[in-house]
Amino acid sequence: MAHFDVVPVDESDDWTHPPFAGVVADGFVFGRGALDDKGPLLVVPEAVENLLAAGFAPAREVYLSFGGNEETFGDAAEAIAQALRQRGIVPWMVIDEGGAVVDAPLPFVRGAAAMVGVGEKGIATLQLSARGDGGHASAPPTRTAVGRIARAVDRLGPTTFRPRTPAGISRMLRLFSARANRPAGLLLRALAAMPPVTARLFARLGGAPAALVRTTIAATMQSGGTAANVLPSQATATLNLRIALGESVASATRRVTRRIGDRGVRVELLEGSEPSAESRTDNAQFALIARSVGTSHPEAATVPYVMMAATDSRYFHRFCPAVYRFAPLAMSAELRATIHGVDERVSVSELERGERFHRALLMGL
Ligand SMILES: CCCCCCCC/C=C\CCCCCCCC(=O)NCC(=O)O
Repeated sequence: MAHFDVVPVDESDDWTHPPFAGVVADGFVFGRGALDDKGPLLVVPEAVENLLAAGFAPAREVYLSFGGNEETFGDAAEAIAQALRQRGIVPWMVIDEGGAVVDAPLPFVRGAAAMVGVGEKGIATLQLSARGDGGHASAPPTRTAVGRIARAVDRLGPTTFRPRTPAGISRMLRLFSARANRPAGLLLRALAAMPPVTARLFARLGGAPAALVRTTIAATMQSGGTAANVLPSQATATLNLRIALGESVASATRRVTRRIGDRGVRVELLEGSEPSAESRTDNAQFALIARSVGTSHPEAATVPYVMMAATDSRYFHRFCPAVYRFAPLAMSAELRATIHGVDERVSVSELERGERFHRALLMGL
C-alpha cells in the first residue's frame, strides 16, 4: 500500500529546490512527498514491473493499493479495503508506510534498524465549544467563552491518559538491548521485562517516547470572538488525539469530557478511528519482511515498534491480522524531519534498495 497525495507547501518556506519540480541533486530527489509517500510508492510498481519483465509469477495473489487522499483522512483506502472484504478476500499480509530504516534509533543503541510498525495508534478529532452572552468587553463576566475553552485545554495536560507499554515496544527494547553497550543493554533488558516501569519512564521523557506509550492530545486549532472589545458569544478549540493501543475512541472521549469537568464546554467527536491490535512478530509474515530487509539493507536488524501517526492500513487491521507499516528506505533523523517540512527528499540509492526489498518480498511469498 502507499498513497500519492501530499500535504501542501507553505510558500514562505525556504526550499533549496522548488518543491514541485522533482529536482535531482546531490544524490537526492527533492520534492514534497518524496518520502511521504511517493518514494515508498514508486518502489512497489518498479519491483512488480521488473519481476513481470523477468516472467516471474508470485506464489500468492498480490493487490496493489494506492490511495489519493491519505493526508486528508479520505476514503480511498477504506473503499479499497471494503471492496476486498466484500469479495471475501482477507490478505495474508498488508504492508504500508509507517516505518523505515533508521540509524541509532535510541541513545546507546548501535547500528541501523528497520523499524516495522506492528501496531498503529487510533485518532479522534474532538471539537470543544462554549457559548457566552456577548456584550461590551469593558464589563466582562468571570470567564468568557474564550476563557472557558482555554481552561478546558489547560486541564488536558499530559497526565490525562495513563501510560501503558505495548508488547511490540517491550520486544523492541529486548532486541535493542543486544545492540547496546553493557550498562545500557542491561537497562534495556530490564525495561523490556518491566512494562509498567517502561511506561512510566517513557511518559516522563515526553515527545516520541511518551507518544509510544500513551494517548496524546494536541490542541491544533482555536477560534472565537469577533473583535478586540467585544465579549465572545462563542469559542471553539480542536483537539487531535492519538489513541493508545488498548483504548478506544469512546473511552478517550469520555475521559477528555470528565477531565474538562465543565458542563459549559461541549465535547463533540468530529471523526474517529480505532487503534489497531498488534500484529505478530513470530509468524511467517514478519520473518519474510526481515528476510527481505536482509536483501535490501543487510546492515539493519528488523525491529517492531508502534506507529504513532495514522496510515491507510487502518482500514485493513479491522479484518486482517497481519498488517505491517514499513517503507524500505533509510531515513536519517534529519531526513525524517523533512516529512511534512522543508527540503523533503529521498536518496536515489535508497529508491534502488527499496525496489530490491519489494522484489525480495514478492519472490518470498
Ligand atoms: C524508539 C522509537 C524509534 C522510532 C523510529 C521511527 C521510525 C519511523 C520512521 C519513519 C516513519 C515515517 C512515517 C511517516 C508517515 C506519516 C503518516 C501521516 O502523516 N499520516 C497522517 C497523520 O497521522 O496525521
